[in-house]
Amino acid sequence: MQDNPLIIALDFGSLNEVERFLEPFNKHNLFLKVGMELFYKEGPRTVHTLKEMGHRVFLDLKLHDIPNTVLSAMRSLSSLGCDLVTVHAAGGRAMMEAAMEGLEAGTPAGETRPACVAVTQLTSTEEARMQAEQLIPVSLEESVLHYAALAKSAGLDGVVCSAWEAGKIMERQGNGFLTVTPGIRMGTDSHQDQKRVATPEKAREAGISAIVVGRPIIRADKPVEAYETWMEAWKGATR
Ligand SMILES: O=C(O)c1cc(=O)[nH]c(=O)n1[C@@H]1O[C@H](COP(=O)(O)O)[C@@H](O)[C@H]1O
Repeated sequence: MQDNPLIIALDFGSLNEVERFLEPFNKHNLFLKVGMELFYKEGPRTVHTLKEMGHRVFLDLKLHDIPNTVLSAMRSLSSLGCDLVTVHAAGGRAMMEAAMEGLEAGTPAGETRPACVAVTQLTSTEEARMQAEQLIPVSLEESVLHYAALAKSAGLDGVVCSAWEAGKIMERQGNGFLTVTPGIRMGTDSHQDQKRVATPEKAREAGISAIVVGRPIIRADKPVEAYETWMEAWKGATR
């Protein structure tokens, strides 16, 4: 993730829709996120198709189960050839260690293990709700920082967080620890269900590893133009 990618969230219901969306992008090498909706419908062939087109793939299934189940699931996922996968940090240290063990075990010889990042607090969560519904008495920032430390201690490569917490995470866990941030919106975009939102410029200033953008690009009238505008805003003059 040295190149600070903008990852497009392919939140579509079928591979046909994805192929239609990608058609006009023929000049671009993209980093694409496959989430639950698409993977549950179309399965592993989604990853194979996108990899054959030359794109990088973030397979975002947010695993959260007992360690043994997560270990086996990650062994299966790492054999698909994706570049990045997710777990929920709330699954705990033993579960995250099991995820890493499964990923190592399932990566074919001579290939690179997918990077693994832990979701801290979803970007659709705000502090009052976290405290009331998850009975976490500390601030949201403290909860995110705690989960980031736990993920690092379990050997993960980074976390999913909002742009608001990313700076402090890197301060504590080092710049090599990945910060992947959804909830990115331009000034005039609707926030929809996102709560901890930042602009691409703020994300860049925070030194974030990668941003994830879905609806503002995939629902745009002209997706390629939208992507190029987003890339300009994200990369700025310095990257
Ligand atoms: O793991 C994720 O990617 C994720 C974590 C999180 O805290 N918030 C979040 O929005 N996401 C994903 O990032 C994407 C954001 O999409 P938009 O809100 O449409 O830009 C969706 O595919 C979400 O599943």
